[in-house]
Amino acid sequence: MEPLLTFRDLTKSIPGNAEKTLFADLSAEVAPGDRIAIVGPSGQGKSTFLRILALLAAADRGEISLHGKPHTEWQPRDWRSRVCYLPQHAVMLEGTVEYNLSAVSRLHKRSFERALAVELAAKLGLERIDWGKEAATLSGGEKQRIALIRALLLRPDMLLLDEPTASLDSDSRGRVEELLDAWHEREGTALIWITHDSDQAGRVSKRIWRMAGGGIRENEGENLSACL
Ligand SMILES: Nc1ncnc2c1ncn2[C@@H]1O[C@H](COP(=O)(O)OP(=O)(O)OP(=O)(O)O)[C@@H](O)[C@H]1O
Repeated sequence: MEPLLTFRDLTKSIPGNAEKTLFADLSAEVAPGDRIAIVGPSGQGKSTFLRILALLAAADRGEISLHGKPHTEWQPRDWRSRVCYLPQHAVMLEGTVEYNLSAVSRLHKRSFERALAVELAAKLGLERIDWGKEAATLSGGEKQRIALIRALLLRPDMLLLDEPTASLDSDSRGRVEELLDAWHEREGTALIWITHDSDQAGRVSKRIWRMAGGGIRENEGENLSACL
């Protein structure tokens, strides 16, 4: 099967501090529908790594390809509609909940799948949310779930999830895990999921990438970094 995403020799230093390497020479392939959990101590560069995969930050060195085409040959907006990054702290657009949920359709000139948005909101325990409410006034956990629905409506090939359940109670966390599991089965979306919860990593994925010491080790075995 042709890989969905390939990266070769990805290297990144802390922005503004070229001496301090976050990670070096990372190379791996992600197949369509893969599920990968990224774990590791704070400050290792996990978020930076996902932002690079989403073309929201630039690597110092290395190449990334999507569907066999190098990132330099993609329009960033097209890339990001296929590889969608969900930040740790959800960013809401100015406007209502409905305005936020329909943003994807406006941006990508598609029709707004309202029924799907309603279905996903119910599955995430947001059935009573007021769609006319200013999104900025939602709680952190509500914003996180609205941002997830907004990303799913995009129907990306790959979702890059940066601690998507960090602001949630255990009931909502379970709902997010169940929804993403069902979505993965239904849509075949590849998921790369940062978590600090090793039990969650084991639940959501068989591939676990541990990021530490400038490299990534897969399932405590193979090192994705050639030179470390
Ligand atoms: N734009 C930036 N400017 C300066 N430093 C940055 C920038 N982005 C990230 N860093 C630094 O790079 C390091 C890695 O940050 P990153 O958020 O990628 O780590 P992380 O492994 O995701 O951490 P956590 O688990 O705490 O979320 C940190 O020391 C951070 O302060």
